[in-house]
Amino acid sequence: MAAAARTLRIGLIPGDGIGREVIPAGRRLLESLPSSLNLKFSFVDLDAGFDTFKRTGTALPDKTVEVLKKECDGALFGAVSSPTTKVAGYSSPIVALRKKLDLYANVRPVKTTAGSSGEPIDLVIVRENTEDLYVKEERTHDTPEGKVAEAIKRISERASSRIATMAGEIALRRQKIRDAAPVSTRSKPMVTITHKSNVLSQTDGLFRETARKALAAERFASVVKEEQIVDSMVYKIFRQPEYYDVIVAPNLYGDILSDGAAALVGSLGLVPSANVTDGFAIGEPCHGSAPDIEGKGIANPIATLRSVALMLEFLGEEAAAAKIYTAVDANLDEGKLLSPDLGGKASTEEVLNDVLKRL
Ligand SMILES: NC(=O)c1ccc[n+]([C@@H]2O[C@H](COP(=O)([O-])OP(=O)(O)OC[C@H]3O[C@@H](n4cnc5c(N)ncnc54)[C@H](O)[C@@H]3O)[C@@H](O)[C@H]2O)c1
Ligand SMILES: O=C(O)CC[C@H](C(=O)O)[C@@H](O)C(=O)O
Repeated sequence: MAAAARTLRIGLIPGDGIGREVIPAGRRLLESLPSSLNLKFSFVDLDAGFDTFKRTGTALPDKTVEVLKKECDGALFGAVSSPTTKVAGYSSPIVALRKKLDLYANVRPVKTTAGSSGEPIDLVIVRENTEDLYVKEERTHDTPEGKVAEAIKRISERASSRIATMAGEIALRRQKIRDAAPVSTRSKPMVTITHKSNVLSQTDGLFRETARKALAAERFASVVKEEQIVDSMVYKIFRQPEYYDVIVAPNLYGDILSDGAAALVGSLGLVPSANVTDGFAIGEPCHGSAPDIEGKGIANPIATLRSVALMLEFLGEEAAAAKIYTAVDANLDEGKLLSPDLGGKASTEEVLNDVLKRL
């Protein structure tokens, strides 16, 4: 008798701007996976974002959090249009969600395809996702010389240790995959701890020391450990991106490094992420709501399609993830149906259909 299909319930949170154009593409991808994978999906539409805030007075309704916690196996998040000037009562829903669900790791692979020219890039940024300056404890006070604003940068042993452990585990998993390939591109896994403890000796110092200790565990004996100050890492990541394997970073450096690394592979529209905690993951493209192209139907859906794959990987569905990666890479390597950010003319829909055809 055939094994019963696994059914996964997926929360869909499009958010604002092009989030509303790429999340439906993610849903169609899940609905189009071959039946041989023995996977079924049910979906629940959930609200969050600036439009939700304007409509309801809250950017992250309690219902969204409750449904994710109680009903869902995983979720997809598009993007939100967080204003750059303070709006009373608004707070970034994705930042809040990461904390409320304790999605402590933000995993961001940046990779070229086999058909790309130049040295292959295959690195992953493992970004701490709950603290650092993202605790958002800011205040402003008046002084005789004018206003002064300050923010707390919180780094804890607990968060630094678990993110470094996650980075070590990802490094081991990646090496296992490389070793199984016909030609392995790297003989040993490597984790680079990034920090600025030359200046911030207490906060980034604690991150570096704690990450170092976590990676000293016996099970990471085969992992090469390195440390690098974040500014020189930016330089080296632009000069020699092929050098890196896994980078573990405090929250803000990880955010900035991942957008920078996206430039190396051609577009923000290509880079996925997964917000991860034990047994649960939210796939989220690294890009934002892209107001400059919103509503034009030309957003590149590939970051979202890869985020679907990454979510599935963290939910234990590696075979489904592999199918998606292969189909996306084939679309990119053929290069006939590319969206405008990659120099093509294809719409979101055309890119999606081309990927679906290749599944
Ligand atoms: N996870 C999130 O919700 C998230 C992430 C980043 C930014 N934001 C928010 O997004 C808003 C806009 O921010 P921004 O303009 O600085 O960054 P952005 O990532 O939205 O856009 C930067 C540039 O990349 C392009 N781009 C991004 N995604 C693309 C895609 N899929 N296809 C083609 N081109 C793409 C845009 O057109 C733009 O030129 C802000 O309000 C910010 O707060 C949200
Ligand atoms: O604009 C927002 O509400 C959040 C942006 C968000 C972040 O983590 O800072 C985004 O830059 C990201 O990389 O997920």
